[in-house]
Amino acid sequence: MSEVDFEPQIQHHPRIFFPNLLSPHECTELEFIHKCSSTVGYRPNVFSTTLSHLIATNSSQFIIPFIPIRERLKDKLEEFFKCEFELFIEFTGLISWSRGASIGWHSDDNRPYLKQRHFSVVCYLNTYGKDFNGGLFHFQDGEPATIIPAAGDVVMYTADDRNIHSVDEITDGERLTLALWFSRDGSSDEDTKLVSLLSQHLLYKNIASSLLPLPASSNMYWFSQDQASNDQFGFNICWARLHILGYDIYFSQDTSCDSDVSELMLKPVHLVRGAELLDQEFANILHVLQVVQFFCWKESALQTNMSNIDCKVVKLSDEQIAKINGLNSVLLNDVDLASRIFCRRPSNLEENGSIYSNWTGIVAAIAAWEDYVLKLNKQIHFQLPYWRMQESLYNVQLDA
Ligand SMILES: O=C(O)CCC(=O)C(=O)O
Ligand SMILES: [Fe+2]
Repeated sequence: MSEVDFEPQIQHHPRIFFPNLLSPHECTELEFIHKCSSTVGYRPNVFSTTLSHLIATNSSQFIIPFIPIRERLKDKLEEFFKCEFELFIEFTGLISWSRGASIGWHSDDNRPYLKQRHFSVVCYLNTYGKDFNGGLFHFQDGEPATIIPAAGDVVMYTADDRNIHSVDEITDGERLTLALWFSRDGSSDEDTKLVSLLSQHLLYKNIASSLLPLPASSNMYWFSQDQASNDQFGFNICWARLHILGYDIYFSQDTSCDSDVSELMLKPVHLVRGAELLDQEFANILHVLQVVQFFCWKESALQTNMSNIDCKVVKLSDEQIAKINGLNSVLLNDVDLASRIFCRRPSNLEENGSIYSNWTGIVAAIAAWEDYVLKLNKQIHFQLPYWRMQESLYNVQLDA
């Protein structure tokens, strides 16, 4: 689909479609952030990552990649709808829909508490037919009638009933979007709240001490088919994401299956694959998840130049394996459900059979992840004083 001139119908159905507004790198970077940060979402089989959640879990640096994208989207939206300098971002979030998720006909301002939403922007971060099936977007009236999600494409529309839309049920895979709502009302500006949260979280931290993520309360990561009923059958999202990629978790400290899950999530862990344990301690499950997802994101780049990487791997005892299985039976007690929700698609490297040592890749990823978060962290510490002055998140340009 190309950028089409919808001028004749613009009053009836004010909307615009932009192909390739986000680069492939931007899409995969946001996918990485979501896969190591998401919590259970607001609808069945939906997961979300909000900017305030990133701050609350000591991962504020992951806000940096959103900044230029938000600015570009706001510029395009204001230009197209001729409301330059009039809009505020009310919400920014990464949202993934797994098998079974769908939404019927609705407008995005259809509740009294959503009336401040004036414009919707949906950025597709992955692709129909490749990453998931189902999940087509339809407008009830007008053109384009259907949008087939493809990574990088963006649709913008007014949030009112001139743009009633729906999304078909996802039948397989994970459909990922970056969703934003914009408001004309300055009191709904999420930046004011985000700057205040960032100030509280970052003010007393130095750059190096704030690299490690801190998990939120464990119920935010507990997925069950019937979310409302506090179902015991389901899984912890972090455990499940690692398990789907072929990894398990081992607690070096004394822990039992009866331990409180929120406490467990704060404990140091080792990464396990099959009967092998990597002799490197991670601060907690979120830390290890960030490294493993970073490895998945950068897989091919990390495979080069790894011959001199030293990694110590230990063979697990039967007792240790039993301990891992015991915890899995609590935290991942519905493995089939986890596989249906986070189905894994083989990476290019595995398809080509060229992945020669998984552990060396992971060890390379530990150092590369640290460089990456340190770089983002420096940027956020540099920009925050400017953001505080403007009460707005923006790309601070250094004068030459
Ligand atoms: O993901 C999409 O394509 C649209 C989602 C949607 O309609 C909503 O969240 O209100
Ligand atoms: Fe919607």
